[in-house]
Amino acid sequence: MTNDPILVWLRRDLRLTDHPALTHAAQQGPVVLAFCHDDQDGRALGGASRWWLHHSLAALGDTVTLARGRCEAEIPRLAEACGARAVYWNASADPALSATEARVRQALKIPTETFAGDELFSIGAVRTNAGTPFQVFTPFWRTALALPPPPQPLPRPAPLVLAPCPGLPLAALELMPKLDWWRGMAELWQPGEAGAAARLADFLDGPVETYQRDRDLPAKPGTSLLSPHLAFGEISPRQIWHAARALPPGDGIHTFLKELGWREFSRHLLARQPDLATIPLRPEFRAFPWRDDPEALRKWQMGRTGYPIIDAGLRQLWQTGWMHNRVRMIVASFLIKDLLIPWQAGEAWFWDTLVDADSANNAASWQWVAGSGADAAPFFRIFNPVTQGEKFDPDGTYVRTWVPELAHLPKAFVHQPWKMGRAPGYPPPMVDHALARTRALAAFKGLKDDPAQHLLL
Ligand SMILES: Cc1cc2nc3c(=O)[nH]c(=O)nc-3n(C[C@H](O)[C@H](O)[C@H](O)COP(=O)(O)OP(=O)(O)OC[C@H]3O[C@@H](n4cnc5c(N)ncnc54)[C@H](O)[C@@H]3O)c2cc1C
Repeated sequence: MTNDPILVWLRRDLRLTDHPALTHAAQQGPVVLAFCHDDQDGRALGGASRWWLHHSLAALGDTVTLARGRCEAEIPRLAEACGARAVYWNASADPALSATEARVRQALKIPTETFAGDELFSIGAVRTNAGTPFQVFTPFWRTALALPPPPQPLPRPAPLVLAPCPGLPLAALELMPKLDWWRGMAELWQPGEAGAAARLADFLDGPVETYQRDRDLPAKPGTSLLSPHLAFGEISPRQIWHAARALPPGDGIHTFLKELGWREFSRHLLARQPDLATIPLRPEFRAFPWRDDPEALRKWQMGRTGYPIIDAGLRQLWQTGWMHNRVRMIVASFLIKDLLIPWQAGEAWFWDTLVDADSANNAASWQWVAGSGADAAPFFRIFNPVTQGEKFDPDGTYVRTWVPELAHLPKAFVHQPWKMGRAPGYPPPMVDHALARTRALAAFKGLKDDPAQHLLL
């Protein structure tokens, strides 16, 4: 038995509870917990994610030793500096992160061990009878639910003996934006494991009961708001799963767990298709007649399209780093189908501005809305921004919250202010939805003649 520590390399799993690599290391003696900030470790983080990461690392405080630079240089350097005898980590589902992990393993001269802990069902375990990956969510989830249930979460290791290791101060990672556009985010979020646990407890204490009914209403606090905590691994899906399953069963819990299933599905897709954020899974979409229109893209990004539900969503995103799922679908459909701007441009904007930016969920969801992805049903659906607003924000509360220029409008006009004449300070619609819809359908029809119909999975 040696007293040399094991270095536990934190990835997108910034937590101490239900952390298999940490638990196994702590059972054997002292541990050094290390995090390396490397812009080339997978896709470089967007601005909102960098803000989140800064605060998530701050929440870990002195527990974690920080480094900055290429992981394959920094992790071996730290391991040597602290006299580590092995390096453990939880393996990432994202192939871009796994590639870094392979390089680190190769650079290390001491043993390494990896663990699984960030999915409910291990990647590759959910397969068709023919052993192939699923391309459609419903059978994927049905098959997953027939597997042995996800293991119970591991408790936080006790005792946890941390060995000293020299690292950088948090400020040296330079994650915080230079301008203070993050104030709205700071009001809404508490990054870190404690914030994640509090969100889960709040959600399971009330909103989950009506989740089935309220999850589509953006003005209501009807969803869990766990997504950024999951994106940074401050809470594991297994913790959420078992906490929810411990409650009396109901529609709310059933639907909520199914949403976690979509997270799993996206991760399984990304593991199969590392280029999910850029390459359409349906090859015929490569020939789609996209428009190059930077000015229209800018109006959309700034929430100045003239369609209230769209502008409300994009402003909610800008101010809080988060957008309600229903509205994400509506704004994505508008960019892709009304403006004919490539879905990759929207994906990139979300990547930069979402605190929950997630390489699997973001790419898979954008492809789903575009109709170019897996399970793209209903195929090439075009959302009407007015009727969607009227249906899911019936009294206009959501629009009034995020678009103050429309706060005084009566309910009958809040989703179509142009019918009242112009609302001061608010733009007219940038496109006529009916015309845009016809144009999009014509563009889509042109694709259908293409014989290549198989998914790139
Ligand atoms: C265009 C578009 C882009 C998106 N980009 C992201 C992204 O970058 N990161 C991200 O986490 N989610 C993304 N989503 C999925 C979804 O909008 C968010 O997960 C959800 O709004 C987060 O809020 P919540 O935690 O309150 O969700 P809840 O409704 O409470 O759901 C619980 C958890 O289930 C998962 N989940 C819920 N819906 C989905 C879904 N449709 N696909 C995959 N997982 C889901 C999330 O991890 C979420 O935290 C995107 C959706 C669309 C339409």
